[in-house]
Amino acid sequence: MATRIRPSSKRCAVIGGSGFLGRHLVEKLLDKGYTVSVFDIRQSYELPGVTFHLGDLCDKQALLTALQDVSLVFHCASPAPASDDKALFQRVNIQGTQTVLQACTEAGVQKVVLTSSASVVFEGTDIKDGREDLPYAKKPIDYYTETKIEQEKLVLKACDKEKGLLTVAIRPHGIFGPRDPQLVPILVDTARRGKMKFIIGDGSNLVDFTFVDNVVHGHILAAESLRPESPICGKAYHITNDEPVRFWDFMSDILVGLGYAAPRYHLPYTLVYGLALLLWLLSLLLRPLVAFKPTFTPMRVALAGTHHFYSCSRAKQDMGYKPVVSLKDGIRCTVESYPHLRHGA
Ligand SMILES: NC(=O)C1=CN([C@@H]2O[C@H](COP(=O)(O)OP(=O)(O)OC[C@H]3O[C@@H](n4cnc5c(N)ncnc54)[C@H](OP(=O)(O)O)[C@@H]3O)[C@@H](O)[C@H]2O)C=CC1
Ligand SMILES: CC(C)CCC[C@@H](C)[C@H]1CC[C@H]2C3=C(CC[C@]12C)[C@@]1(C)CCC(=O)C[C@@H]1CC3
Repeated sequence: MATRIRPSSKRCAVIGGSGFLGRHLVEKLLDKGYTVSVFDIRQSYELPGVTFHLGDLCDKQALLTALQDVSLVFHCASPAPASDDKALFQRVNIQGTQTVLQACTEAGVQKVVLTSSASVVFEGTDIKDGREDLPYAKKPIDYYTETKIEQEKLVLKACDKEKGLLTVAIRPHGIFGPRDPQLVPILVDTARRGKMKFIIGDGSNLVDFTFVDNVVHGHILAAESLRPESPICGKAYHITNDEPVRFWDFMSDILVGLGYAAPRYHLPYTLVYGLALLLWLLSLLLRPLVAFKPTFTPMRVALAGTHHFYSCSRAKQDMGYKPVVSLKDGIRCTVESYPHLRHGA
């Protein structure tokens, strides 16, 4: 009788491994002795020991080639939230994730760790110390969030001990760190255009920003804890720095660290949110004639003017999670990594 040889548990694939989080994850996995395949729509770097498979995750055949002999899959690919393209989000985050799950089943993958987002419960109003049992947002703030919700549901539902596929979802929040293409570059661009003078609201709202190494640590802990008897099977976990910070203090620390002035003047939240909504509608109406992307989108204003911080006590309890880098050290390391974005550079 032919026996199927189980692939080594240290052989994994990172879907989205060319991206910001994906590359940090790949680097840590290599440090820890894993053999890594990257599946991504693009190749952004080369590293000894990493095999790249280029393709769209909606293409099952392309995925199957990359998943040969792989026992563990990290799925951290998504279109960027700023793209605001409903059809693209639906195709990649929903249909694409279904394809990833089918390919994993066919290829005999045993574990899938999804990068979800804490935003799946965020509706634009305050969340303080939110736990994983909060209901999914009924009115998600954008298409990105809407499809991240469906994606997480699909992955958690696919957890099936009988069939030998175990799944877990990691929900990070506000990831930052070296090579991040969003937070710091957008912030600096806004400052360079003279638009970072204002604080939206009274500036007291607390938010989670999570250093990328902590997010990576949470993913690897989840993968290594994922066994049939483990309580984490089919569940979602918040992974944060566990140090909520005032949104505007965090922005100011980054700006000042890079040589820019911190925002000082206050504007009422409802006024800015209303204006952002108006601009967004205008950009939609004018899209056939002129393409403009407002900096202060309703989503960004909501994130900048409300409390949104999450408890990671479930991750502490079930998988022994503890942040490995403090917020202060994470900010220092991030600021040092962007010499080209310094004021006057
Ligand atoms: N950044 C943050 O603050 C947070 C991020 N997350 C989640 O973390 C994950 C990683 O985010 P991040 O690293 O910031 O994002 P990136 O955009 O840096 O990385 C995502 C990668 O996936 C690729 N990709 C997109 N579409 C496809 C596709 N159809 N097939 C194959 N690859 C594809 C992207 O390519 P390309 O660049 O060409 O599109 C990119 O290389 C995402 O799932 C995101 O939702 C969750 C919470 C917070
Ligand atoms: C112009 C300023 C008011 C704001 C500049 C910083 C913002 C670009 C970022 C502040 C919070 C960030 C954030 C995300 C993207 C970048 C910010 C809006 C996410 C939407 C990324 C994807 C997620 O899953 C949730 C994140 C929440 C925080």
